Amino acid sequence: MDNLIDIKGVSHAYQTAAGPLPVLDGLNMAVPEGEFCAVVGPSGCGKSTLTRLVAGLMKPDTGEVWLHGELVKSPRKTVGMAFQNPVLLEWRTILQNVILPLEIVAPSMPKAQKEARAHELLDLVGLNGFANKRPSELSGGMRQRASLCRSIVHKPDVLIMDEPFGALDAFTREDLWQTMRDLRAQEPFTAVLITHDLRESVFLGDQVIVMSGRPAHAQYTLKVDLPADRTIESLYTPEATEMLHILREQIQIAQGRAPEVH
Ligand SMILES: Nc1ncnc2c1ncn2[C@@H]1O[C@H](COP(=O)(O)OP(=O)(O)OP(=O)(O)O)[C@@H](O)[C@H]1O
Repeated sequence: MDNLIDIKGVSHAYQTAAGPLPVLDGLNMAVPEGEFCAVVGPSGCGKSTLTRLVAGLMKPDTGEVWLHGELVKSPRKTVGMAFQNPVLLEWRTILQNVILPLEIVAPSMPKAQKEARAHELLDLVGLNGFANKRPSELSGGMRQRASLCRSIVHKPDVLIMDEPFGALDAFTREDLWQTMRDLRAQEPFTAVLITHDLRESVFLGDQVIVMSGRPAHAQYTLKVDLPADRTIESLYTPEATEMLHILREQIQIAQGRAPEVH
């Protein structure tokens, strides 16, 4: 399988008033086409910086970021992004919000076709019937579902998500994990998910990369050997429990703490 994302020896430091702040140091990471890569790591280790590099929103000091065989040098239209705060536009309906990326990426597409595409996705995430509502009329979980539709409506090469479920309560979050699993089955895409939730990383990831403390490199890669149609119950199997133990141990190492013995 070809790698859709290839990050090769990336190092980066931010210039701050107190001097350079090295954030990434020799980061290597590869995500094959169609794979879901979850990234976990200590707070402030550079996970969001990594998403900006993949989206072409900034360039690394050294090293290379490749996307679909092309060196990333500027912002990419073929990247979909979803964040913790969905930022839907209140003066637009949910349908009009979902269509937004198509207006930018495919301005000549007929309006009816854009709307049909948005309806298709809203159906998939269980939001049919809410297409003509305003964002404020929806719950937080529903807004995040709409935001997911918006981030993949233009069939991006890669979907980058930075803590998209972080603000949701635990049960809504589990619902969204399942929505994401079902979306992937219908609409295969390559994804990078930044998360602080180890269960989320195991439920959604094909691989989980643990970043070290700052300046960060890829400290550990876990292949998630669970079936693609995994359920929340899959997280309670001995295999998943073992994976969660390993990840927890790796996070403790990344935080510079001695791992607890299990
Ligand atoms: N534009 C910037 N200028 C200066 N420093 C920055 C900038 N962006 C981020 N930083 C710093 O770089 C470090 C890494 O930030 P980043 O947001 O990538 O980490 P993170 O792993 O996503 O953090 P968290 O887990 O807390 O969300 C932090 O110390 C942050 O304060």
